[in-house]
Order: sequence, then C-alpha cells, then structure tokens
Amino acid sequence: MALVRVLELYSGIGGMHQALAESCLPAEVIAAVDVNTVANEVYKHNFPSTQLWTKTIEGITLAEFNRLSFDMILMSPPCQPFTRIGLQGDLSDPRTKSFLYILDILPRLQRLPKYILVENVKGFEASSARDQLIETLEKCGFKYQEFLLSPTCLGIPNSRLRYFLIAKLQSELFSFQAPGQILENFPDQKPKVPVKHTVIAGLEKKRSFTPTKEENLEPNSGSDDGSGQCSQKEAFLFKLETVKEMERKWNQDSDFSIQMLKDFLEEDGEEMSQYFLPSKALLRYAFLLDIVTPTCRRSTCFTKGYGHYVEGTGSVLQMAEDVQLESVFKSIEMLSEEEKLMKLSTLKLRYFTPREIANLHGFSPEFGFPDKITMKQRYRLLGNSLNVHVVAKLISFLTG
Ligand SMILES: C[S@@+](CC[C@H](N)C(=O)[O-])C[C@H]1O[C@@H](n2cnc3c(N)ncnc32)[C@H](O)[C@@H]1O
Repeated sequence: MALVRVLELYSGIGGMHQALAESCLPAEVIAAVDVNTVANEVYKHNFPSTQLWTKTIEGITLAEFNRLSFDMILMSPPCQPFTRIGLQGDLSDPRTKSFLYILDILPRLQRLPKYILVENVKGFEASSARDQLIETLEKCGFKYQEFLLSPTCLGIPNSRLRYFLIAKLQSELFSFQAPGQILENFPDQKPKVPVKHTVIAGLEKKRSFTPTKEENLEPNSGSDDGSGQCSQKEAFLFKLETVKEMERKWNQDSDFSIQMLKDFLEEDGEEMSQYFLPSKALLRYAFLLDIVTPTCRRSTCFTKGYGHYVEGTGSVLQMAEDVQLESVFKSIEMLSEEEKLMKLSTLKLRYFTPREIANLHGFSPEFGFPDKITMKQRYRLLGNSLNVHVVAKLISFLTG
C-alpha cells in the first residue's frame, strides 16, 4: 500500500506528526508549515527529515499546493479568534485569514485530499469560520463528523476540551456518523455514568449530583454559571472554593477510569527546585491556584502562559502530600505576610515541568527540546499544542 502523503499545516512543535506516528497509519509528512521560528526549531529537532516551510500559509500558491500532491491535511489553525476568553473576532480577526485562504484553495486543487482533520478550541463550533468550513467540505463532497473531546475520555488526568473535525472524501457516511451532532465521546465509547458517590466530610451529603461539564475545568471558567461570581448559596469554604467545586474535584479524584498524575511525573531531584513557586506568586495568587497532588486524577488545561502567569493557566503540584490544604488556608488572611509565606511553603508547591506536560499531552519519551529553547518558550509551545493520543485515535477513525 502506498504511503498516505500528509500535509501538516500550523505544525507548531509537531503534535499532529506525533499523533500520525502513533496511529500506525502507513504515512509520511511530506511538508509541515508554520511561521513561528522557535516552534520550527523544536519541530526540526524532533523530525529532522521532514520538509519544514517557515512561511505563512497564505504565502503558498495554488501551484505549490498542487505540486505537493497530498492525500491528507492535518491542521490546528490559530485559536485566539474563537476562545471564550478572547474577543472572538472570528472571521474579522486577521489570524483567521490563513484558514479562509485554505478554504478558498481547497475546491480549486487539482486533486482533493482524501482526509482532513481540524483541531481548534471549544467555541469554534459556534463560529462563522466553522460554518464556512462545513460549507466548503459539503461543496467538495466530503463526509464529516465533529467532536468535542478532552484527554480525560482516554483516562488521562488532564482537561483540554477541544473541537475536532474529521472529514473523508467518500459518498457514504462514516459508520458512526451522527449528522447534525457534535460527539462528546469517541464512537467506541459509551457516555460515562454519572458518579453519585459525592462527599467530603462535613459537607452537605444529600444533593443529587451530576458531574459538572468538562467545560468548567477549563482555566478561568470560574463558577458554574460562567459569571465568575459565586451565588449567595455557594459560600466559599476556604481557598475561595465552593462546596460544588470541592465536590467536583473530589468526584474526579475518585474516578478510577482516570490515571493518577504520578504516572506522568518526573523523578524528584535537585533540579526540581527551579520549578517551585516563587514567594511573590505564592503570596499573591495562592487563593486562585488549582492545587493537585500526585495521587489526584485531574489537572486543568495547561495554556501558553503557564509557568509565567499564575492565574488560570494550569494546575500546580503540591509535593507535600500529607499537608491538608484546609489546615493551610483556614484563617490564613489573619496572618502577617511572613507567617502566611511560612504556612504556604509547607505545601511545597511547584509547577509541572515541560516534560511532565509533554507526558500528559502524550508526546513520546524521545520528544525533546533543543537546549537553547528557554523554559518560557517550552511552556508556551506546549500550551499551544495538543493531546497526541486524542488525535491519534481520531486519525484511526478517519482512515479505518
Ligand atoms: C494552535 S498552534 C498549532 C500547534 C501545533 N498543532 C502543535 O502541535 O504544536 C497554531 C500554530 O499556527 C502558526 N500560525 C499561525 N498563523 C499562521 C500562518 N498564517 N501561517 C503559518 N503558520 C501560522 C503559529 O505559529 C502556531 O505555531
């Protein structure tokens, strides 16, 4: 069987390339394209034999696309125009221009690719850019399926809810196709049965409890109503957390279908000291941190500001597992700065290392960064990347 010729657009550090390798599809990335020279250094380091174009996608001519003669497009267009936190510029955002250019080129190609996979943030599904994508795919004769998936559905303790579309040039539907629906599970998975066994000592026990939507695990999601405010009924316990939030976290940590974080962590050693939260950050942001321990089965989405901005960019690890959060945070506001710091330091809070985030994202152990790539750049690139296992599984569904 001839190798599937893959064009990787917006290639970043090569999450799609990794996923393709993991899917075991006989395939070859014939070209990868990204404007970001730092991301490209990392891509080259890991995939030295792949042709990598450092240029804008809208700078590639129709003739150049035709010459590549590809069978598959894998792409993660910029997500800022569609994030709920951003301004949601959608079609009017200049960062959408290259994606619209691809949609314009697609019907004009000499030979249409057989397969397309698109990844973007949650929010893309409600955008005009998505409507244009669907219109173009239908016009060209593709059958498609949309998804909203997070690595948690593969048992990975990390929330990263993302939009995916897979499209195939064929006359029949996919065997699992659900027209008009966005699937929130893989086609071979049953929806999870709601966990009912809530309870944290001393908290209200009788409420019937349905797990909060994954969406609420995303950074900056705030309270369940999305307003960032807590209702009167939802008084803070300690550390600005409500009963509902504590219950949700407790339920997630009791979900044995999800692995523990410790399976993804590096060994503790001296070099870990560089990842400990500085005093200033501890004092200023302690109440807003999402704190997890190695035995937790959850972490929030790691974004590009992780390790640099503290609030809402991803969970931090509490290495002193025997220290109770409640004992540290209860009445802490009454203490002097010095005393506060002493109490907070007992938690031994550190950032996840870039390697650990790469592990949670499913990058292989061989994946690495060139030495000259700074810590800030590593976090930034990983925050822009994707979960390899989720994409690998989608590629298998697409081509299976
Ligand atoms: C969401 S990230 C994709 C990350 C990638 N999938 C990975 O695994 O790292 C979007 C990427 O698109 C690149 N990009 C944005 N606009 C571009 C354009 N007009 N042409 C080429 N690359 C572009 C950015 O540099 C960034 O690396």
